Amino acid sequence: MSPKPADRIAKLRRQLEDANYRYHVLDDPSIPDGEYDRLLRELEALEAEHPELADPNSPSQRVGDKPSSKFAEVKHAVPMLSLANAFADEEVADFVARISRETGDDAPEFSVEPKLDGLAISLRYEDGKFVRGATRGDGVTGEDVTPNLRTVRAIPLQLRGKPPKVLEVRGEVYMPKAAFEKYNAWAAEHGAKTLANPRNGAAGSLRQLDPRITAQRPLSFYAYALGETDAKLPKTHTETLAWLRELGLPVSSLADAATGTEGLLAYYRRVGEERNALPFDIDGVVYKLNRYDQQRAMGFVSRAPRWALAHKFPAQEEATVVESIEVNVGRTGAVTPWVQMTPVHVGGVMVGRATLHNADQIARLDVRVGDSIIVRRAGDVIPEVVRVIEERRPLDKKGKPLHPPYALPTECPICGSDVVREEGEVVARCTGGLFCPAQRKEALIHFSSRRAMDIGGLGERFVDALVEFGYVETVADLYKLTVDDFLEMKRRADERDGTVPETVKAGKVASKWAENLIAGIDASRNTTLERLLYALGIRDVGESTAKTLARHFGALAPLMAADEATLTEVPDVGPVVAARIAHFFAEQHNREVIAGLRKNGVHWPEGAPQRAVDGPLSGKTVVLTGGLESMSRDEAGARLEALGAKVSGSVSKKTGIVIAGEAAGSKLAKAQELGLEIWDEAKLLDFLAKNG
Ligand SMILES: NC(=O)c1ccc[n+]([C@@H]2O[C@H](COP(=O)([O-])OP(=O)(O)OC[C@H]3O[C@@H](n4cnc5c(N)ncnc54)[C@H](O)[C@@H]3O)[C@@H](O)[C@H]2O)c1
Ligand SMILES: [Zn+2]
Repeated sequence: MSPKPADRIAKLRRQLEDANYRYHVLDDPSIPDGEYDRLLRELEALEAEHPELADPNSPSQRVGDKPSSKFAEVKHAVPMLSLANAFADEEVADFVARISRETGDDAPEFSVEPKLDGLAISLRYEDGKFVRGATRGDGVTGEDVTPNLRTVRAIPLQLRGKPPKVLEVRGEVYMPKAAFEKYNAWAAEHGAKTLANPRNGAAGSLRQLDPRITAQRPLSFYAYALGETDAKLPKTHTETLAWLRELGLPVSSLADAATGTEGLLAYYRRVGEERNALPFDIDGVVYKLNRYDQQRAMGFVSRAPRWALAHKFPAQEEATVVESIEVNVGRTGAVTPWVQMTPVHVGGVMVGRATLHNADQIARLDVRVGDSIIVRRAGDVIPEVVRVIEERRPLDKKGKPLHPPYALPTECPICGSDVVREEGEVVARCTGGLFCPAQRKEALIHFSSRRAMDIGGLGERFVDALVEFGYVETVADLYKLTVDDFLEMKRRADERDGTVPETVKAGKVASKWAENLIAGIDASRNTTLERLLYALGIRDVGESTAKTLARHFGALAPLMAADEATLTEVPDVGPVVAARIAHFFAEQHNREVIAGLRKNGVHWPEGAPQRAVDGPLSGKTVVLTGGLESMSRDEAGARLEALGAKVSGSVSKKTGIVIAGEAAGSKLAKAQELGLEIWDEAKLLDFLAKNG
């Protein structure tokens, strides 16, 4: 039975008040915004159904929370309100329809802006000078945080142009994503408390008693509204934003104008697509009726203007419960922990799994079975566990956690081999190599992928079945398969998965796909050494290293015989990679696989080692120094070598070209001294593009 409305309302009000306090006063929310928004909507709906239970002190009627007594109070001459919000397109259409009806304008124009996820503040300028800044507080009374705001570089201390006598500017202080990530990486390393999200980072940093702490956290600011002023105002909000820009205040370049529901929704979609690429967090867009006379006609309700609407994006963080903690074993044996959780709608889709990355991350988060967690999914990024909601950890009768801390398994769950974590490595690995079926499947998928052996049609499901039913143990076995093997394998896979097609039930055998697959496997026999090397899946041997190795050795036998020292002579191969390559070829079963491939007809042209390439840079020595933005130095080196250059580590009179990236130091200085030819990254890219 559902509770009585009065009880439910009371409970929701308590929960929301508590959440408000933690969010607005302590800057330490316990629940994700999505959950807060749902609770608030439920309360609003119940209150609308039961007007007799209305209360002016209800969280539905109020903005933010009382200012903290840590700071002096500031009374806002013009209150700082909240915004009505919408999630669905229909709510936007209703909003526009209401405005059209009440203003008589059937195509009302709006200022459309990003909804920055930070903290609202009010800046007061007198005769162009910044004199005071305050937080929103409860909308009527805010906190004086003037010294802290002075440390925010985006906030001008002196306005430009012709400022009025009094000007209050409202806007959002926010923490750029990069600054947030940098801070959290630092905090994790130094055992300090990490910030829950950039919004709380901004609020927590700004509301510090010691402005020196604020100064260390790179905050920024965008202006989006006016408070008290004696200036003669333009007729529209868009014009006001342009004027604020002229006065030297930062206004988001995403701000625009749009007309009618269609225009608003188009803006919502456009900004939504850009959301993840923006350097700051936004949680939606804001529509504001553009003409001030129309705004006045629409007026206000208790906590928000009726002429504005916040159209929210799907929440990127949600709360859910850990059902179990599992591990995945990847192609190289990497053991990656992840949680199976009660599925939850986040970032616009339902997700049931989230990654825990590695053992360090588990230790840091202390995630346990049964825990309530916050998961985050931004864009196409794999959902991840952000933190545990500790208050909700299940306890036993004695008040102790019901479940112990989680530890990674010491044995591979797939093959039973030892799981080890190499000295200095973050990742733990199964040592089962090609014996581990998990690695076998991944090895097969990688081997047959387009840039490796390019066997079309051999998707994950077939690889799975081939391994599961024992048709192949290593990649060499692929070349022994027949059409009949494939047909039988598919029949078994269909039976196992309950996906037997009607045609097959009717006794028909479709064999064309199997013939095509065999033809694909057949064609892949004729390959190149670099493809083969890449396809073998040696750790850290990507396409570019495979290519360099192939060129440097010309043939497989000398490469297999090379020791670590010889391998380090190869451009682009450092000691770690050299050790991995040597180790791979020293392993007996890997040699057997290669022999098996050869025996089954896989072949490639071999030739003399190509150590100096003929190309536009032949005979030139090139030195790379400093950091490049678009590629690693190794990669740049490999590409230059492919054009004939000899890449060297030191600058001398004989050096042909010095390529100087970001923060290039003594080598650049020496090159300048010697009067050598010096390229920057742009020039390099241009050259590679013309000759690549
Ligand atoms: N997780 C929690 O426990 C918890 C608790 C309380 C509130 N919240 C979250 O806080 C929000 C509610 O707080 P709210 O009352 O500040 O409402 P709001 O954040 O939804 O909307 C109002 C605010 O939007 C901001 N804003 C950003 N860009 C703007 C623009 N271009 N023009 C105007 N305003 C702009 C301003 O700071 C303004 O105060 C919700 O998102 C809610 O989920 C979460
Ligand atoms: Zn294993």
